[in-house]
Amino acid sequence: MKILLLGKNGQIGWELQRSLAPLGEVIALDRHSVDLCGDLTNLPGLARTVQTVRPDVIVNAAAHTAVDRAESEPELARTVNALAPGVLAQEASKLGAWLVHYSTDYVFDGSGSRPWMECDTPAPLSVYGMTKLEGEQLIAEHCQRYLILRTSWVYAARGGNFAKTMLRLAQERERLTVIDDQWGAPTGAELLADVTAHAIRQALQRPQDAGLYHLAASGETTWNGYAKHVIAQAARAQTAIKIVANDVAAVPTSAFPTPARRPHNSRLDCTRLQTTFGLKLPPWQQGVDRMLAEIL
Ligand SMILES: NC(=O)C1=CN([C@@H]2O[C@H](COP(=O)(O)OP(=O)(O)OC[C@H]3O[C@@H](n4cnc5c(N)ncnc54)[C@H](OP(=O)(O)O)[C@@H]3O)[C@@H](O)[C@H]2O)C=CC1
Ligand SMILES: Cc1cn([C@H]2C[C@H](O)[C@@H](COP(=O)(O)OP(=O)(O)O[C@H]3O[C@@H](C)C(=O)[C@@H](O)[C@H]3O)O2)c(=O)[nH]c1=O
Ligand SMILES: [Mg+2]
Repeated sequence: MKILLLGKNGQIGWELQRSLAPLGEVIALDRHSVDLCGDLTNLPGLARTVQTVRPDVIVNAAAHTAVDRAESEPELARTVNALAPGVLAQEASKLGAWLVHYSTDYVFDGSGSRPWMECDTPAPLSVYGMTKLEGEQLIAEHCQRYLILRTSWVYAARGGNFAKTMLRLAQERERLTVIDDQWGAPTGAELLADVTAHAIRQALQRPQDAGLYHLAASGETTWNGYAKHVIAQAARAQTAIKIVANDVAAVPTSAFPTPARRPHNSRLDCTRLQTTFGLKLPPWQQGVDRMLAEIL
C-alpha cells in the first residue's frame, strides 16, 4: 500500500510518519519538497503530485493553523485549508483512493455547554474556522472515501503549542493571565496519529465507515486549567520557572482580546468514533503528562 502524507513536519504530520510506517510505503512531503510538490498553495502542483504518486491513501496533515494571523490573510488561509483539500478530494476520487483529513472544534460557535456532535450545525467565528469548514464541505462534495477527524487543542513534544507557550512565559514572567471560560480537551498528536492509523486499517476493509468523526482526548478543562496543570507538572519536575500554578490568573475572554474570536464551548462528543472503531479515548492529562515528561 502507498500512502501520500502532506504536512509531514507539523505536530500531527511528524507523528504520522511514525504511525503510518507499518501500513505501507509512506511518501511524506512538506511545502519545501523538491521532486514532488507538497505546497498546498500550488493547486495544480498538488494535483500532479497525486497523479504521479497514485497513492491508495492520502493523509493531509498540512494546514494554515495560525488562528489570529488568518484573520489578516484570509485568502491564503482559504487556499490552504479549503481549496487544497478540495483538490486532494477530486484527485483521490479519480483514483479511488482514501483521503484522511483533520478539522477543528473552531468550526463551531461555542454556544451552550453540551459536547458537540457530528450532526450539529457548524457556525465558525473565525477565518480559520470558516476555511476549515469549507475544506470539510469540499471533501464531502468531491469524494466518498474520506475520513475527516475533527479534533481540538493539539499539542506535541515537537512543534509549537499552548503548553510550550505557557512553559516559556513561566520562565520569563512572575504571573500569567489565562482565560477560564473557553472549554475543551487538549489532544496529543501521538494519540491522533495512532488513531488515524487504526482508522485507516479498518476503513480500507469497511468503506461504509467513511465520514466525519470527532476525535479528542476525554475529559474537559479550560485554557486556564490546562495552563495550571502544565505549570504544576513543571514545578514537580523541578524545571526552572518563576511561578507556581496559583500564579496563573483566571480571566474572562473579554479581558484577553485577540484578532480571532474563539468558541467558549469546544467540547467534542467522540462517541461515534469510539463506537465505530472500537476505541476508548484516554483522559487528556495522560498525554499531556507524557509530553511534558519528554520535554522537561
Ligand atoms: N493545532 C491545533 O490545535 C489543531 C489542529 N487541527 C488540525 O490538525 C491538522 C494538523 O495540525 P497541527 O499538526 O497541529 O498543525 P501544525 O501547525 O503543527 O502543522 C501544520 C503544517 O502545515 C504546514 N503548512 C502550512 N502551510 C502549508 C502549505 N502552503 N503547504 C504545505 N504545508 C503547509 C506547516 O508547514 P510550515 O511549518 O512550513 O508552515 C506545518 O508543518 C490541521 O488540519 C489543523 O487544522 C485541529 C484542531 C486543533
Ligand atoms: C498565550 C495566551 C493565550 N491565552 C488564550 C487565548 C486563546 O483563547 C487561548 C489559546 O491560545 P492559542 O493561541 O495558544 O490557541 P489557538 O491558536 O487558538 O489554538 C487553536 O489552534 C487551532 C489550530 C485549533 O484548531 C484549535 O483547536 C486550537 O487548538 O488561550 C491566554 O488567555 N493567555 C495567554 O497568555
Ligand atoms: Mg495557535
